[in-house]
Amino acid sequence: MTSLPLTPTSADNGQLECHYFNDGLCRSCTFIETPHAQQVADKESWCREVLANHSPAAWLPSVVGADRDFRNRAKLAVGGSLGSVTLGILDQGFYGVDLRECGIQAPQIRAIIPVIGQFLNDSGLDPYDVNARRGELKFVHITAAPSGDLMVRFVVRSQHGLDVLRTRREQLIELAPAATVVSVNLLPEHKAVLEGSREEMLLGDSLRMNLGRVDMHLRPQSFFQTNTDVAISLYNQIAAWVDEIAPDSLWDLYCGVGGFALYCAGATGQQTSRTVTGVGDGDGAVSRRVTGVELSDQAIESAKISAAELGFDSQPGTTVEFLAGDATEFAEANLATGERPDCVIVNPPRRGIGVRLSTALEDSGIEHIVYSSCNPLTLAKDLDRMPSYTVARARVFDMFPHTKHLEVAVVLERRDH
Ligand SMILES: C[S@@+](CC[C@H](N)C(=O)[O-])C[C@H]1O[C@@H](n2cnc3c(N)ncnc32)[C@H](O)[C@@H]1O
Repeated sequence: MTSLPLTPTSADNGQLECHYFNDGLCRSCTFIETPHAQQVADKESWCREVLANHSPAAWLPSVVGADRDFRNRAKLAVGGSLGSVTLGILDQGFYGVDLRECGIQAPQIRAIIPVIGQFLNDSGLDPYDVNARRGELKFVHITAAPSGDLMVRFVVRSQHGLDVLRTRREQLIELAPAATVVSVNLLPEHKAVLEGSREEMLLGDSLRMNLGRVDMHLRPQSFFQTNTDVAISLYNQIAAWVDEIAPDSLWDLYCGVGGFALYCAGATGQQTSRTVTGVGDGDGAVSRRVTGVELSDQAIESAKISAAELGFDSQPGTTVEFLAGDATEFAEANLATGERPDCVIVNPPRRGIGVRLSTALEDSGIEHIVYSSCNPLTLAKDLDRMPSYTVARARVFDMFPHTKHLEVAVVLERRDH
């Protein structure tokens, strides 16, 4: 196992005690009673088992971060009643359970929750009652940047909720100066989802996520890796592998706000100490043609801002470009015209890259693929469909402590390479 330096709360190596878990109020951290090192060992053996048919030539030691304070994003259900709102989850009967002291959240998130709770209590808006289908406040999503800045998003049921929160904007700014991005999301439907499609900004437009040598920008409704320290290590590892491969051209499919693409493009700037020892940190010297593709327009806009700040011209045809679109369609269309990069990074959602993209890559002749997956089961299926590649290296990243989930990254080499 490789431990991250500068993980302030991991020093005691003790188990994380959680009174919500012990009292049976929240069971999200299923494995919290298992020592963290054992959790990681168990995940790694499971992952090795799942990928056994693809026998990676080398398994690198798992990358492990802190066992507490590591989550940069909280999606809190609003429950209770006006004057005594709860912020946490809903129980099986859809009643609110307050989890404001949850130990896996970033300290900045824990610190702001009571302030947001009081703000909502004073707002006159009722928490949404799932059983009665009545009320206004559904969720509060909070994201913490390493700098301490926060993005706070209120998910409400109707225009009324939006109007009330808008009139109370100044009060919020005063109460929570760290909240540099504030928005209201409208979710009118009685559906078990976390947000709707309409987002109204009340303050700022994107949260600067200063991750190591790259500043990324996060807007509402964009994906971001939830464990900042482990994400930095993942980006550095992928960049180190890509530097070894030394491709002139690279695709980053499912690029989100551009983390892999920007790290691999030879980004300039200072390396910070928030990275894992032994995982390459790049020296900013390389220059290669990088194309990031992502479905979310918002994420692509953010990636373009970061690229511009890093001095890359993000216009098509230059060193780093970001395109909004479907990854599979992009790959199929380009490969059909003979456009073939030297290396492809894929980092799909849990469903994996699927039949079409894995088949297109199998038939492509591309020499290297770097696949970062949050679901070894779909990774294994995708690998089954790409028999022309061998797994040269594999590494587990403990992105989601206390749960069964993990991130695993592999380097694939074409057999006739
Ligand atoms: C696991 S996230 C990876 C994001 C990014 N690599 C990062 O490190 O932040 C998967 C991303 O795939 C995007 N996505 C989902 N379906 C897609 C598709 N069909 N084509 C392109 N991107 C897609 C999601 O919006 C999400 O940003």
